Amino acid sequence: MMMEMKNEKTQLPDDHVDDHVDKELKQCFSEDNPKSFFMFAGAGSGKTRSLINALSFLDNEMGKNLSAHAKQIAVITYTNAACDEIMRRLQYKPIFAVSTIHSFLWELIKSYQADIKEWVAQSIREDIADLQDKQNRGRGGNAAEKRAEDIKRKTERLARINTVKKFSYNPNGENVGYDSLSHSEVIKMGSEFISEEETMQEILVGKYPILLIDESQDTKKELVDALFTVYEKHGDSFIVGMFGDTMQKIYMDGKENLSECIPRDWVQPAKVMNHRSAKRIVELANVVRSTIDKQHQRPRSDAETGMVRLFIVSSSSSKEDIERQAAEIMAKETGDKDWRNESGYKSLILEHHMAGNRLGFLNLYEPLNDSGVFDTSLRDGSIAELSLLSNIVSPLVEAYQKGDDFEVSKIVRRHSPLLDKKAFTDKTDQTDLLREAEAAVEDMISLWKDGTTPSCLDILKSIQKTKLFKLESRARDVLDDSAENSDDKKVAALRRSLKVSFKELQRYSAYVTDNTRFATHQGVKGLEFPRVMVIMDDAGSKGFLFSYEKLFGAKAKTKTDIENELEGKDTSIMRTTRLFYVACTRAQRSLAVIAYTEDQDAVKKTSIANKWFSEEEVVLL
Ligand SMILES: Nc1ncnc2c1ncn2[C@@H]1O[C@H](COP(=O)(O)OP(=O)(O)OP(=O)(O)O)[C@@H](O)[C@H]1O
Repeated sequence: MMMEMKNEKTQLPDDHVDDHVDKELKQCFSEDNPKSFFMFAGAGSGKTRSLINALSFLDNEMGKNLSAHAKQIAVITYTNAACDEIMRRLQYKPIFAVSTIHSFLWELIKSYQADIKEWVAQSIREDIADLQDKQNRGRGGNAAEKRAEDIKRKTERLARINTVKKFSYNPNGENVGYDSLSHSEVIKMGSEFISEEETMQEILVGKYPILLIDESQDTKKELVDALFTVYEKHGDSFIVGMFGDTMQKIYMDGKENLSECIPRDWVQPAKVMNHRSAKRIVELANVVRSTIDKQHQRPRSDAETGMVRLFIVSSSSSKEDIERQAAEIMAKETGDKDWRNESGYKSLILEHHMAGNRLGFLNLYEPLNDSGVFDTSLRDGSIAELSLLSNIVSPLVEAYQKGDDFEVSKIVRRHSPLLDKKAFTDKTDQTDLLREAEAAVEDMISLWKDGTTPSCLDILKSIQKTKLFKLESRARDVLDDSAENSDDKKVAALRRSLKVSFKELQRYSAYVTDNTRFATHQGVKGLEFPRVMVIMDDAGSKGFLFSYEKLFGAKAKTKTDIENELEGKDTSIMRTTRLFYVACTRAQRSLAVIAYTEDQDAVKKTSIANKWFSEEEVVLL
């Protein structure tokens, strides 16, 4: 999936080598002989382009007819950004329902509140029974304490479920409160309704006779299985089209061995070109891939030669210096001075806290991350208290400091309850209201006196006192002096985190809104950049799912790895190979790989023996 447009090259025969794939896809939509399909192809092969082509074709051929019958073509994308990009390229035509899996499932089920209630209650009961069973059999200690806590929390939620009139759910943010559903509940419930309820299947097929999925190697397995079930029953009136690349499966919740589960009668066209990357990068991608499957791509004949370098560095080195040094070497050797420019290249790290370290927001990030209770909201910056500070307070302070009164007033009018419609209707004297809002802004701004920067907690306290912005009940709990010892783990973690200077919050916010040079290996899926620096740093990461040290021979395989390998299961080395493939194939022109390692010699030996890099391409720093 391509999100950053690059200049289209002049037309060449290479542009059309894979055109037959688009033709085969179009034939799948024939009314007499509809077929489902699985279009899996390597990085940069133009899958997104094929998806858009297929959709434009459908609009031309069937758009009017589908609209007349109130039907739509559904497209499920992996991220909101991908969703926006596809909608934009399809000119926002209402015939398409483009959404993420979460929004898609929620839209489908949200009006069945009674079923939702029954499902949630049943699921909590099962969880409690399961925990109770483990409690009875298990030993004491931390695990038992945690289970007891979980049982208590779930029992409380169960008791309140009956009183819920309407469950709510926000696919793009945090879902706080007992009447809201979690992301995983919506996925599980939605998929179950589809695979088990005949009526839900009829609704799905009736509304969306064609459903296309982008990045389907990472689409939640529950939904993929549910769609196979629907296909079995309704294959003559329901077309499923899957786009993706098994080599780019990097999340654990996608369906394993997806390609082996595809029904035999699905069309499976293959592509050979890589239109994105320079020749040397395509060559690297091909050898990396060869350990997993036999797909081999061809670079464009007009592609640049390109350049790759592997910098092998001891884990104890100063990372900032090393990365600057590597970028300088890249600039010299490629003659491309954008390697000297902070925003000229993208640095791919394995985990967000590594960006926290490099950009300076670790004190804010760590308490939240270590608590283990925030999911994607921490990654995308949608935790309510943080987004208030970054999306509203930060621009307000900036505008004030610049003396931009117009912008200050615009932000306050848009977001402050002091000036909302209700305030104006309740109070007749508008000057009073404006004065009150102005005083509230001054109270907050006074925290920046004498060149100091306040802590995030101080800012929230000022907001609480003046009511300048609306604070959710959780924010009020966070501001309570005993919050650090709260039973609510989110409250305790937020209290610890928000003690930091507001500057850390601003750096975190720049990172999550993609305004820095850093991104994670996982987060850049579908994107492309001219210059890429892939940073491999196991010692600096906390996860155990990936191990570059094992992939590059600096660390031995574990017993579990060997067992998994023998049983034909996915291993951490295979997972890391795929992640490495995804990260390297984002580069269009030049690629710097930095390996922080405990064993520089082993990394060098392995990378040369594997034919990933040549002797001349390896630099020991
Ligand atoms: N037939 C073609 N002719 C010329 N350029 C193409 C063609 N197909 C794709 N491209 C270009 O190649 C790049 C990669 O395409 P795209 O992002 O669609 O690939 P993808 O298969 O979705 O990649 P990935 O799986 O790595 O995300 C884009 O810049 C796109 O404009």
